Amino acid sequence: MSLKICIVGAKGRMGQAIAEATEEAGHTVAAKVDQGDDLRAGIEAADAVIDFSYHTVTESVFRTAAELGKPVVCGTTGHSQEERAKLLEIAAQTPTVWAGNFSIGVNLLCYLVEKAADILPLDYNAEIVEMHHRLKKDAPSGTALMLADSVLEPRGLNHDDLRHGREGITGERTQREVGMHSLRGGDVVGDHTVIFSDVGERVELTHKASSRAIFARGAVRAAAWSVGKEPGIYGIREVLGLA
Ligand SMILES: NC(=O)C1=CN([C@@H]2O[C@H](COP(=O)(O)OP(=O)(O)OC[C@H]3O[C@@H](n4cnc5c(N)ncnc54)[C@H](OP(=O)(O)O)[C@@H]3O)[C@@H](O)[C@H]2O)C=CC1
Ligand SMILES: O=C(O)C1=N[C@H](C(=O)O)C[C@H](O)C1
Repeated sequence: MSLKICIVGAKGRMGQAIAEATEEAGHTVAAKVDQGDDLRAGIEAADAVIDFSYHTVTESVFRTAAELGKPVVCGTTGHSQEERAKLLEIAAQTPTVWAGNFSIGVNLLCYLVEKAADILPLDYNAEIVEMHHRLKKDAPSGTALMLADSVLEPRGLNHDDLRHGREGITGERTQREVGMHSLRGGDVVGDHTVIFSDVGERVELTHKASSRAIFARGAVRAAAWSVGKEPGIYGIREVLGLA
């Protein structure tokens, strides 16, 4: 089925990649929304909306889509815990696919990290390292936070156990803490590594993205999947039939 898609953040790096992926999949870009454009008119003209813009924009996208009964795919990252809690309530009112990373490879990585975190005891200390281009506005990346959940949940840990960088007299590393480290520079599309280190050996699981097309294709596939679904919040695993 050919869909009409509204892209929010259309002039951005991802917005442009999504326009290409939309045409490639045989769908049509019905509206391109950027700062100062009419969001409601854009969403009204489409069967589904794909938002890759900025964290402060997500609330109005979710509210407008819910009011108009249109499905949403959201790839925007950088929301605070407070923003996220509020957004989850609004997102549940319409079919919403929300993920910090729409690539198949990263979602496989999350699965593998969950298994490793479960199999390896806490002696295998987990640290997460991500690197992105110098224009990225948020840290840690949304993907790093997905990977953090993949470590925390099987180990019975929570977000209070995340340790964002280290500086000064830090004391010895505790068993529970999960280190989060963000590198920025150049044109890196997105690298993520989860390291499990014990005395004598370490296991490293890595994904490297070299093209934004992988995220864009995943988002367009999620948009096609979302049309006609019951209101609710879905992840990429549901889209891929893995949940
Ligand atoms: N989930 C995933 O798979 C992926 C997620 N991302 C995330 O997607 C988001 C966008 O990334 P990227 O494309 O690189 O960033 P860019 O900065 O290139 O693009 C963001 C776009 O959003 C626009 N924008 C800002 N405010 C508004 C507004 N009020 N209404 C409509 N548009 C607005 C910006 O316009 P202006 O420049 O005028 O401010 C810009 O064109 C980030 O949060 C990033 O982390 C990125 C890749 C993959
Ligand atoms: O801003 C980016 O570029 C990316 N953002 C997403 C994130 O925050 O994880 C996904 C990808 O790594 C690229």
